[in-house]
Amino acid sequence: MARIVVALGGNALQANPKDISAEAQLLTAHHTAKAIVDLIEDGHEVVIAHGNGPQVGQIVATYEAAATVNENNPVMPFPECGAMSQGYIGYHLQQAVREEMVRRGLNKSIAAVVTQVVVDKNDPGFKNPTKPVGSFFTEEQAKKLMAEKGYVMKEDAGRGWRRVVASPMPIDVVEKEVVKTLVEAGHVVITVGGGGVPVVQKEDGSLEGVAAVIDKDLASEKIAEILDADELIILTAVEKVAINFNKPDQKELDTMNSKEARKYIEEGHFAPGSMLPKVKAALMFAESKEGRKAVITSLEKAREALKGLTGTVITK
Ligand SMILES: Nc1ncnc2c1ncn2[C@@H]1O[C@H](COP(=O)(O)OP(=O)(O)O)[C@@H](O)[C@H]1O
Ligand SMILES: NC(=O)OP(=O)(O)O
Repeated sequence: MARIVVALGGNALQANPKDISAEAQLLTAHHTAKAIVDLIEDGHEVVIAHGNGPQVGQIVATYEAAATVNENNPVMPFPECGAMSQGYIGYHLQQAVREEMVRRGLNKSIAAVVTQVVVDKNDPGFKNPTKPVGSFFTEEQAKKLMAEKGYVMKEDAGRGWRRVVASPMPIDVVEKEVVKTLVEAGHVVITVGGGGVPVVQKEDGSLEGVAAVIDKDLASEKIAEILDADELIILTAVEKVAINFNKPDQKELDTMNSKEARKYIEEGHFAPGSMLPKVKAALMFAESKEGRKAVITSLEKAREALKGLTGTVITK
């Protein structure tokens, strides 16, 4: 039995990026729940983290649209939208995982914890927005939005243009003791959803939400360290990490030690904003303590990967 933090990629919540309805997300969550409950059934202690890029963008845009209809509808600040995305996604995962556990006769409880993650107000990420949120636009639409709304928008890996926001590094998890207590009591916990709601600590010790979206792979790494997890498993749309990705000489990797990972990062094998943060998070976790390892694989292969049969294993 191992303690595992599972970071869920975008495809675990929205199978078809063109259908971002709640109904489609819940259906996908039920599919995802099967892979998660496989791990619980195998006896592992499972902590679930997930992204929120499309959802938080959708929530922000909805409030912006509402404000144009009636001036009494205030535009909702970004951290509040992040917290709403945790509730929305957490609710779907909670329902789907619970149902799957009941179906398999597993007597366990699950809860999503609204989680705040501390960031540095001077993080360089605030000066250089990189995190894509919300839907995709054409270049023409993006230019119009940039001019009209002052958004920063960038082309996202050949898929279209998206709004980008600051993505500071996670420093600490505010609700860590609550999460630890729940995990140690045997409950399944959903935490650091969307990387956590980013907050800065003020001089008087109070917390203040900031307009940013933390990378969920890096936040998952942080909570995995805090919980002294044995393994960090990062689930995405590919079974293995590759070098020369999408090129004729693409090579899928079974393993990567920290020296190799650093070399591949320097050589530019991992796309920023997609595979790069995953490899960085995996590397950080593997190096954080002797014996810890990280695995990057697909949702469908999670169970096999934990048995060492597939995925890319990152070790010190
Ligand atoms: N070197 C690489 N090896 C494998 N996949 C890569 C690589 N570089 C970029 N990718 C792409 O990155 C994707 C994962 O990033 P993304 O979809 O942004 O993450 P998430 O699953 O967290 O939403 C993979 O599905 C793959 O298409
Ligand atoms: N917060 C975050 O990393 O979200 P995505 O995985 O959806 O980009």
